[in-house]
Amino acid sequence: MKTAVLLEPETFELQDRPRPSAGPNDVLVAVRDVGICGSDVHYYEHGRIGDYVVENPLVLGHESAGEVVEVGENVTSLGVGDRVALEPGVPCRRCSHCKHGNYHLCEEVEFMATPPHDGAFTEYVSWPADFAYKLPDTVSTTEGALCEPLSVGIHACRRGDVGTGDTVLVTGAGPIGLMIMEAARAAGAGDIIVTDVVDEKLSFARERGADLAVNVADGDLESAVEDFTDGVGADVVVEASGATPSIESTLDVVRRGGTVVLVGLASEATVPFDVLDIIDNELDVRGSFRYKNTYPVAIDLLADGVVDVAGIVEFESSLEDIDDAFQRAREPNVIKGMVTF
Ligand SMILES: NC(=O)C1=CN([C@@H]2O[C@H](COP(=O)(O)OP(=O)(O)OC[C@H]3O[C@@H](n4cnc5c(N)ncnc54)[C@H](O)[C@@H]3O)[C@@H](O)[C@H]2O)C=CC1
Ligand SMILES: CC(=O)[C@H](N)C(=O)O
Repeated sequence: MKTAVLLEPETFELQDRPRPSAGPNDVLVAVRDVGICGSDVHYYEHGRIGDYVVENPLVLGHESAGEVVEVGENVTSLGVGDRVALEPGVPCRRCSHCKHGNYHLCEEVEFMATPPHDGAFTEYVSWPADFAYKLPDTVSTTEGALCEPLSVGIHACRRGDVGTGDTVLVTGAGPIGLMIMEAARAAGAGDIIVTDVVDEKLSFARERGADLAVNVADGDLESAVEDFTDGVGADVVVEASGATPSIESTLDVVRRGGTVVLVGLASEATVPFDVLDIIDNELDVRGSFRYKNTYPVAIDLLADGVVDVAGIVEFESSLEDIDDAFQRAREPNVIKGMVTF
C-alpha cells in the first residue's frame, strides 16, 4: 500500500508498505480523507514538537476517515462498507486516568502521527473498532476527518462551561479557533469575538459568523471588548493561537468571575500571568488537552447541520502530491488542506 513517510524534515518518501490486516478487535479502514494539521506541518518543518522528536521515519496525519474493508473476529459494531471517522488517540484503558474516565490524559496513549506512532497518510489503517465511529450517509468522510479538530473545539467549550447566551472570545482564527467558534455556537453562545493578526483570517471568521473580529496587531483588544460588552468583558475566553502576547491578554478581556481556557500550545514554557488578577477577579484558568467522548457528539452535530467544518478546507491534494500539499499548507493564509484518496 502507498504510504507517505517523513524521513527527515521537509522530506517525504512515497513507500510501498505491506497492507495490515484487522486484529481481532480492529477494523481495517481504506483511508479516504486526511486533514493536514498544524502539528503535521510543524513535524515536517522542524522534526519535533517540544519533547516529541521524530527519531525514525514517521507517517504523519491524524485527522482521518475512511471505509471499513475488513473486520476483526470480535467486532460486531461495524461491518464492511461502513464509513468511519477514526479517533486518533488510543489509550491503555487500564491506568488511573483511564479508569477515572479521563482517557485523553492516559500517559500510554498511542496517538497517530505523534512519534513514535504512525498516522494516516497511507492507504490502509488497522484501528480499534471502538475508536472508529460510523458516519451516517449525510456526513462525508471529509467531515469525518474534521471531527478531530472539531473535537478539540467541543472539548475546549466543555472545559469553559460555555452556556446559553455566553459571550465567547476566541483568540486565533486558525482551524482550531474556527472549530472552537463552531462548538461555542452549538453550545448556545451568544456573541462570539475573534482575534488574529492576519486580516484574511479575520474576514474568514466574520464570514463564518463572528460577531466581532479584532486584528490585535493594529487594534486595542481590551477597549474593543470593553465597548462590545458594555464594560463587562467576555464570559469565556478560549486561547487558540499559542502566541505569548495573546495568552497574556486573556486576563485583560475576561469578565470578573469568568473562565479562561488555554488551548494554544505556547512556544515558551512560561508565560507571565498576573496571579492577583486571577485571585481578585476569581477567574478560572483551565487547560484543555485534546478531547474525550467527543466523536459521537461531533458526528451528531454534523448530521444535524448544526456545525460547518468542510467550509474550512481550502484545497485538496492526492497522496502522490503530498510535498506540494505541505508547501501550500505552510503558507500563513491557508487554513486547511485535505489529502484525499
Ligand atoms: N490543546 C490541544 O489539545 C491542542 C492545541 N493545539 C494548538 O492550538 C493552537 C491553534 O492551532 P491551529 O489553529 O492549528 O494553529 P494555526 O497556527 O493555524 O492558528 C493560529 C492562529 O493564531 C493567529 N495568531 C498569531 N498570533 C496571534 C496573536 N497574538 N493573537 C491572536 N491570534 C494570533 C495566527 O495568525 C493563526 O491564524 C496551536 O498552538 C496548536 O498547537 C492544536 C490542537 C490541539
Ligand atoms: C497538538 C496538535 O496539534 C495535535 N493535534 C495533538 O493533539 O497532538
